[in-house]
Amino acid sequence: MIELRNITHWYDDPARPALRNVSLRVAAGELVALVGGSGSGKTTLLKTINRLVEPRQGEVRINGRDNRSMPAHLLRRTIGHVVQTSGLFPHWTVFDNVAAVPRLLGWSADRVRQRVNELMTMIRLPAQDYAQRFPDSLSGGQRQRVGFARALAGSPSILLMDEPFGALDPEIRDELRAEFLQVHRSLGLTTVLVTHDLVEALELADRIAVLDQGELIRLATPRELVSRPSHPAVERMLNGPVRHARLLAGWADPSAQGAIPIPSNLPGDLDGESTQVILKSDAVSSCVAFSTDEAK
Ligand SMILES: Nc1ncnc2c1ncn2[C@@H]1O[C@H](COP(=O)(O)OP(=O)(O)OP(=O)(O)O)[C@@H](O)[C@H]1O
Repeated sequence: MIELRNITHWYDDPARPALRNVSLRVAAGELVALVGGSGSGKTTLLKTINRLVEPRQGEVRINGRDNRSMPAHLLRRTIGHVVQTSGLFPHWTVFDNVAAVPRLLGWSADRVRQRVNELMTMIRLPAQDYAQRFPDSLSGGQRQRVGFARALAGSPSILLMDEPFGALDPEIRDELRAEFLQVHRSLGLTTVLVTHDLVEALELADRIAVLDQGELIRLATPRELVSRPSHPAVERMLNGPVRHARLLAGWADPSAQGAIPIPSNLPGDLDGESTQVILKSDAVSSCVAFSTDEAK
């Protein structure tokens, strides 16, 4: 469980805080998506969890313990982090990239090999074919899979993800999202996902936290958010892709490129309306990587 308590943070100017008294609790096994406009504080909030940002005020508790109760570099070995920019070490093989945290954790060579093999099977890049390859010989989607494997290598219970699906073409993106959701559930991970893409948040999250100018303005299940925006900024946000989906509901061709079904496991239906969302992602160019901070 992650508890963010009254988090306030500013970088340079106390008069312009990036986060204003944000409190949020993410239950064990839950997936919470952070959404909001550019500069609303999503990445800053995510980084307070693994102490890449130390908030000026407030505290972060992980499984009941203040996240400052252990050195930051040790804390980060217990929290998977998949970041926006490519951070796979280019001169390291896939094996070495995935093995990074287990080695930092001091695992034996046999145990590291076993763990890497297991993860590479999970991401469908069998070790015998891919372990000795270098990142630049992989496709974007394959690199992204390696990024996930790397983030999960130390068996963290918490996963932080910052725009992990943004750079991929729609088909690969949908496939990876579905795979990720399966992994999140089967491993019982507690996940915080930053995304620009509201449809992605609606599709994946148990709850969605909406940030606006550093404030948490709405925390709701996808269904609640869509049916009761309760804030003008949330309404504006929903006037984008979701309204689009409503307009297109009923005649959208489900086989059309970019069309994805809203999963039946959403907590409720969208006011009994749409079963199809036309994906309108404006996500930025990105690929998945492990936090390079770990290797320092
Ligand atoms: N390292 C930094 N130094 C100074 N200001 C920063 C730094 N990082 C972020 N900020 C500022 O803090 C605010 C919140 O930024 P943050 O990156 O958390 O927002 P975001 O919602 O993740 O944005 P985006 O969606 O564009 O990535 C912005 O005003 C940003 O300019």
